[in-house]
Amino acid sequence: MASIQEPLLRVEDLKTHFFLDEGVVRAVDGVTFTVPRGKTVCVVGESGCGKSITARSVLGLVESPGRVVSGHVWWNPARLDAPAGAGAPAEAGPPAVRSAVPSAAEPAAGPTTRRRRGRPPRDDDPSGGSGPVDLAALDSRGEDLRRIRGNDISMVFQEPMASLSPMYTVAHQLTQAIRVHERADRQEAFERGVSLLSRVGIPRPEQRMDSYPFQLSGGMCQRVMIAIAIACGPSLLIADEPTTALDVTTQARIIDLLRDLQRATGMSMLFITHDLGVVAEVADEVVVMYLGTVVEQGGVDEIFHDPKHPYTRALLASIPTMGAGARRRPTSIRGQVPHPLRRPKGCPFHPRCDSAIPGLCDTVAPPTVDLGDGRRARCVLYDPKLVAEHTRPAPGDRTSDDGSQP
Ligand SMILES: Nc1ncnc2c1ncn2[C@@H]1O[C@H](COP(=O)(O)OP(=O)(O)OP(=O)(O)O)[C@@H](O)[C@H]1O
Repeated sequence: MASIQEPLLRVEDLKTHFFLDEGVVRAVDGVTFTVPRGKTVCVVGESGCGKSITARSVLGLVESPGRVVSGHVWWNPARLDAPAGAGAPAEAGPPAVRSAVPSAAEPAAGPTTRRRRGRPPRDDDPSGGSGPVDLAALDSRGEDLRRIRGNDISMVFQEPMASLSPMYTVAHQLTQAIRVHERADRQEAFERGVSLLSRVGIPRPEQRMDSYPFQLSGGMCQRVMIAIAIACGPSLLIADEPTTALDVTTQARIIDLLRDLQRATGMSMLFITHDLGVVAEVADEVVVMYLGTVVEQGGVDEIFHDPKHPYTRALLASIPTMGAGARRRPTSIRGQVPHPLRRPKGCPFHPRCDSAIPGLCDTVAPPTVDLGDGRRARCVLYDPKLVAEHTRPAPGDRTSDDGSQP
């Protein structure tokens, strides 16, 4: 990912596990990526690879029996990296911000234990509320995280009908959201609600304010949800499959709307999707996930034109290409995503990988290799030393002149 851009959110070695009677599901297992200011990062992968749980972990919305077990979710991490004299605190390390990772002397927090707090942004905060905060260290039900959720980060979910209450009118739900964030009397909040509905492209917004969700189409409901999400003027909008439940034409309109809003407001987006067509439309940067891990990340053009990881290649090969010159038939990825409790040893993708090296990929956890220009791939193929070590004939092995094994 482009390191020169100012980061707004940095997810660092995040692990979120579900503790079931049958075993532990490592839904998110050491995920690291950055969302730069004003940019859209798409998290993509097949169903069950951990996209939604990553998004929910950022906002402390993971429900029991799941919990963030370690890692960081830095909000405004730039200040952590800023050189002395550039506004960074003088001490080394993440100052005034405490980690979510338990020290050796401190037992890991259990599901019901209150986790330690990072520094919340406050009105009297000298950084103006923009200092680094480890969201993963905040109490998920506490006021500090709620405040960041309400003011700085918003989320739009997959099912707009399910996200809106069927019991209340659009006006009620929208004005409530507005009045949580700003001091406004009923009339002011109503007017602001109308203007937000108009902004998200809802025709006759004043009339729509009186509608109940069941009187609106899926696309309209999603627009209302987006209006609620942007009511606080968030710096980051997390959109979890916001178009999956909609028909293709409505999907395209919602995508256009989100892009327009982003252009107009400068907000960042963390966009969760399994749809590579959507990724191509909205992403600046792409994070490809498989079984709870990031297998590849980089700029959208590089990922689409020069995919490095065999999983990314397989994902791209599985989508139909359009256009006059398109001759290639899409090929589906061989096999299925393994059951989360039966995770393959070594690289989790190796049973489905055409490039897997027997004896290596099925035994060794792949390293994440920095490929330059912000690109990373988690695959042994980019670690020639590791490949050479495992493919070198053992002493005593005899090889004939033509290179074949006896
Ligand atoms: N409440 C839960 N209890 C147990 N396991 C869960 C729970 N929620 C999610 N998981 C597991 O966590 C893993 C990641 O799920 P997640 O919803 O993040 O996948 P996803 O990539 O978003 O898939 P989809 O596109 O289908 O939503 C899956 O194996 C899932 O079964």
